Amino acid sequence: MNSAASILNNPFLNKGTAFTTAERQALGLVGTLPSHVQTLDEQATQAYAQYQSKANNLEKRLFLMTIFNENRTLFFKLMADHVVEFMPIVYDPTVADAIEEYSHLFTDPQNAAFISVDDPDSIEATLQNAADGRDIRLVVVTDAEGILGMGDWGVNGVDIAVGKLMVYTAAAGIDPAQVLPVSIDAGTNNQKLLDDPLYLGNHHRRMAGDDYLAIIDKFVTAERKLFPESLLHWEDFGRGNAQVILDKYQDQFLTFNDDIQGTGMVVLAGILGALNISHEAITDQKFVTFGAGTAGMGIANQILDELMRAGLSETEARSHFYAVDRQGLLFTDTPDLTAAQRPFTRDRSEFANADELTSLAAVVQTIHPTVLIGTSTQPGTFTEAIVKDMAAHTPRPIIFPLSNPTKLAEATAADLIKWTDGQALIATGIPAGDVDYQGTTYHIGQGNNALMYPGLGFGLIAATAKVLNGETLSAACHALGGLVDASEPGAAVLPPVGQLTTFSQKLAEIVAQSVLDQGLNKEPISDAKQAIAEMKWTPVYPENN
Ligand SMILES: NC(=O)c1ccc[n+]([C@@H]2O[C@H](COP(=O)([O-])OP(=O)(O)OC[C@H]3O[C@@H](n4cnc5c(N)ncnc54)[C@H](O)[C@@H]3O)[C@@H](O)[C@H]2O)c1
Ligand SMILES: O=C(O)C[C@H](O)C(=O)O
Ligand SMILES: [Mn+2]
Repeated sequence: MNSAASILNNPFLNKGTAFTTAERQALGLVGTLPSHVQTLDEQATQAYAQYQSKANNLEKRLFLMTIFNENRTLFFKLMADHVVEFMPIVYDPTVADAIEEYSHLFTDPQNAAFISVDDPDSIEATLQNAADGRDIRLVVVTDAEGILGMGDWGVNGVDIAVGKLMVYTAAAGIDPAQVLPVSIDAGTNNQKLLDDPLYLGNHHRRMAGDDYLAIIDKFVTAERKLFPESLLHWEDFGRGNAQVILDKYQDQFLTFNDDIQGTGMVVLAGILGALNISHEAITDQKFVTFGAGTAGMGIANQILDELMRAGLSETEARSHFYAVDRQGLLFTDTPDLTAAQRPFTRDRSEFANADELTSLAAVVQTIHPTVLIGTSTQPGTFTEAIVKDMAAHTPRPIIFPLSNPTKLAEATAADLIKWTDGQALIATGIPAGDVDYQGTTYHIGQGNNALMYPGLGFGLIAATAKVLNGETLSAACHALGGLVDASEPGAAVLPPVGQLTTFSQKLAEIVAQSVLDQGLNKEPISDAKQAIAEMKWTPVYPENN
């Protein structure tokens, strides 16, 4: 039998003051808690009052994390009751502050697995120890080379894996005991961390190249061996590794890159939502992706897939894209192109002024895009002049400044509404409040992969999918359609975070059905909805431990 301490210190078992008198007797907890027994609702009310007394968002987050560390059920009960309020606290943008301060604020490893490249022989033991016998179905792994748009944060980046998993549970209902956050500490090139004696990661520069990929392979082998039923989710890897890793493994087992595929999905869903409002066709759009990195090219590929499904040839579909990075518009002869950028380059001969297309302003002026996506990490780059120029050539410009966190956004929703006289169809990476402009209230969709990956992942896991393919991704992108009343003035292009659980459920069902329709399920499953319902976890205490 467990000792009292091992129960009270186990966040997957602990109920704190909600252990009933009978449970206290049965579990050897008599006298280890104050005598009054509380309900989960009472605990949640008390905790929420404390939460509200905290001075700022980081303090609020730290308070919620103590509850997370002690009692997962109570944490997710609170999250279920206050999802709109808590999302920006446990996830983007406050998670960014927590990552920057991680080593200084550290109090608890949060049941994550900490893999060190300096100890490759311990990878399997690391995963096994962190899982501690739990039936892991979902792993979020980061090496933190590209945390949001903030660059390299070494072991501190583990918080993004923890945060993504919180959203999975809150949105879709994966059992928090079935998830595992993983940090691969490959070192860091962040000099500030290397110079900081309190930094908790390896104090050396990042391992790269074949040695690094061999460690990744070792991790993958151990992960598949220990958790063969799991979905392996990659988060915030560097531009040079993210696509390489996805390409290597995506046909072998159930795996997903959130920055490439999750972002591609939410942007396509947002564009479909915008076109629903403007009544335009996707095949008539011209797309400028500003910041042609992991997310930017993931987005381009997901839209390309959609254009081809709409009947365009690949060549014709590619002609709708203009990829812009530091160098300006990317041409076939631009130096230092990435493998993902190359197929989206343009020929210089297409433009009389090709040599001048070195800035976003020049590209917008020449091309007259109808869709402008920002994944550049460069704040304020969607300037008033650029946005007005775009709006002068298209009635309903679709503009998604997606760089996170808040301080890196290419523009604010309020400015975009003002500069386009209310015509822009907008989604932002971080949550944005309503914008009141000339008598209309504009709701702003959150163009964040958090709208998509929980439902997608849960559907894949519940359906026991062998792999994730383009067919399922496409089905998921269309799943959010019809949730927003497009005829309402100021309608958002994506459904609100307040409906996260509802649309994650719908998304999961559509994804699971797509898996079954393609015969990609490992286990015999006949009813997608039932499989989802059976797997779904809700934050209530089980009657007995
Ligand atoms: N909202 C979302 O769901 C979501 C999802 C993924 C990424 N993002 C955000 O997108 C941004 C990029 O993330 P990523 O993973 O693609 O990073 P990345 O490093 O792979 O890509 C960033 C790209 O921007 C380019 N860039 C840098 N400075 C530039 C400049 N001055 N002009 C043009 N391009 C420039 C870089 O060269 C690089 O190609 C981050 O801020 C991240 O938070 C948002
Ligand atoms: O983490 C987020 O908020 C979204 C995205 O995955 C990012 O890297 O910015
Ligand atoms: Mn990310």
